[in-house]
Amino acid sequence: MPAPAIKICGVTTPAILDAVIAARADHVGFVFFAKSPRHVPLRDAPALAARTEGHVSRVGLFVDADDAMIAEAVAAARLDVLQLHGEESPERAAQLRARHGLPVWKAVPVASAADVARAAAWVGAVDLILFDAKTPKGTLPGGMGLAFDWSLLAGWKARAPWGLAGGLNPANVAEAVRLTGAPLVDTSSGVESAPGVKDAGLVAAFCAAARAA
Ligand SMILES: O=C(O)c1ccccc1NCC(=O)[C@H](O)[C@H](O)COP(=O)(O)O
Repeated sequence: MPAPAIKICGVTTPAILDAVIAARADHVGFVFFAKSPRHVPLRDAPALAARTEGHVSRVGLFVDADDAMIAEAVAAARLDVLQLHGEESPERAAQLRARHGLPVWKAVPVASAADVARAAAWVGAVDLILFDAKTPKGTLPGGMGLAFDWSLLAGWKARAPWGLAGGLNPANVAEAVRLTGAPLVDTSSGVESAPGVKDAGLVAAFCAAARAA
């Protein structure tokens, strides 16, 4: 089985971006959602984007954002991918893909087999389906360090490119890849010392563990 692609989400500082690049991650996630402790203000995005050139793809994460917000972030961060993490519909995803000419990824919250089955609605509308843990009502829709029961993915017939997120960290990512065969793994709080504070050592350990799976 080839090593999974790796996405480190919620990067906000040049120092951690450099650590992500040094660890040879494939994708870096910039969160454009003001309620997140990992929110990247638009004014910070150009400098972060400039550091990534030729090293790692830039994924912009949005939660039910409007057209203007997404367009500003695409320009400021020179995004390569749009990741939708809210209640967006397949039609909205397809519209954004056409408007920006960028791949669109959709996070699908999972707590049951029915949630995994619902991912079928996204096949064709998006370029990658990211299975993530369903979070409690009233909390952030992601980045909570919660894992779901990975055995639920046994029913997923991989009819579209997909990835695994939710509670992944250096200690469990290898097992997660072995059990699910995930072609992409995504982490945020699993490589942090506190909410929103990434740790370069944990980023390196996560990437090494994912590749060794
Ligand atoms: O990271 C956030 O703060 C965030 C806020 C709102 C929506 C999504 C968010 N993160 C999404 C991610 O891509 C995370 O990597 C994914 O949910 C996994 O998070 P974690 O369980 O903390 O590894």
